[in-house]
Amino acid sequence: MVDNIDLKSYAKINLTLDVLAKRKDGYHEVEMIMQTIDLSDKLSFSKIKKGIEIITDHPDVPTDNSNLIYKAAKMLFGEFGITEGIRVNLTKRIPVAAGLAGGSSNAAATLVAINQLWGLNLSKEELATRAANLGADIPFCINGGTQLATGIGTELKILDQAPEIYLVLVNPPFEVSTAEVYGNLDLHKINIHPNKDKVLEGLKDKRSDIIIKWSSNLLENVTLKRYPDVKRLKEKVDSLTSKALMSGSGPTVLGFVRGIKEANKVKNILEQELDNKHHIVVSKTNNKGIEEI
Ligand SMILES: C[C@@](CO)(OP(=O)(O)O)[C@H](O)COP(=O)(O)OP(=O)(O)OC[C@H]1O[C@@H](n2ccc(N)nc2=O)[C@H](O)[C@@H]1O
Ligand SMILES: Nc1ncnc2c1ncn2[C@@H]1O[C@H](COP(=O)(O)OP(=O)(O)O)[C@@H](O)[C@H]1O
Repeated sequence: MVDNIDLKSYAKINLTLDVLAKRKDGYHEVEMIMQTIDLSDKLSFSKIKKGIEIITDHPDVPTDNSNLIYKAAKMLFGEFGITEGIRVNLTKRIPVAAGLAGGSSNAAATLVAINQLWGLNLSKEELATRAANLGADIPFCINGGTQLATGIGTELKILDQAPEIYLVLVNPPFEVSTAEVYGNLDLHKINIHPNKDKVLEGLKDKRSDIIIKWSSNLLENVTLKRYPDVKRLKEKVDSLTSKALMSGSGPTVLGFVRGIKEANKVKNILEQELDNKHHIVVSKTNNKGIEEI
């Protein structure tokens, strides 16, 4: 059995994000079409004698037991009585607390790595069941691609693969808490919900124009109101691209574009018009889950 493994974990966007109801436990029933994109973190895992050590190049990522990597490792070590340890070297490229599921995808990679390094022989479904105990977005990250997420986001159905769609991601220089956004959502005040069936049709017919036209995120109702900077950013990105959309609970805004040329052009304009604390990345949809490098 090998002692080291290097994995890539991909960011996600929400092509649609609908919230149907608030549950008694404070969580919300959602309906989301989730999509991985070509923006990834690199994680190098190695067995060590004991402990869970996290090393990262990103100053905002905690390296203690609040890191989702730590939580994922601790959970599997406990369940399977593993007494050795693990060192994880995280190269962070996915913006943090951005609505792009960076931490969730790192946790998914950790489950995959430990399964492989210690020969636990868990199937992807068995890993996803365990992932749901750590965070709502983590099960999706295991298989990635295009999936419909229901329940609190952990019940998944693999959908027709999205066509290649280019986008420009703009992450402003502040974080938005997912719990705060859900906590400030008043469903009684919302009467327009995303039409996921139209996006499903677009996926079936590989029509990126239809997918883009009907893409929609209900949480914009909360985040754009509470953070006027995100509203202004969305308007700016919208004026330069086919359409702008917020990812997850925000604050990242993405603009759909027709191809790599237009993407780079829009990126250049935004780099000139926004201050350099904004993180601007050209990306595209992909069909990748956790992947060995
Ligand atoms: C909004 C979404 C859309 O993909 O993503 P992000 O913006 O975080 O990337 C997800 O629903 C977020 O998933 P994730 O960030 O994994 O959520 P968790 O860690 O499980 O929960 C953080 C907090 O968000 C709230 N929460 C989360 C999921 C859900 N279905 N209902 C909720 O009310 C709860 O208050 C919870 O305490
Ligand atoms: N491995 C990790 N990478 C990034 N953030 C992490 C990680 N583990 C825990 N966190 C914490 O989780 C929070 C949410 O991060 P992240 O998953 O990047 O965003 P989001 O939930 O918006 O998609 C951050 O505030 C960060 O401090």
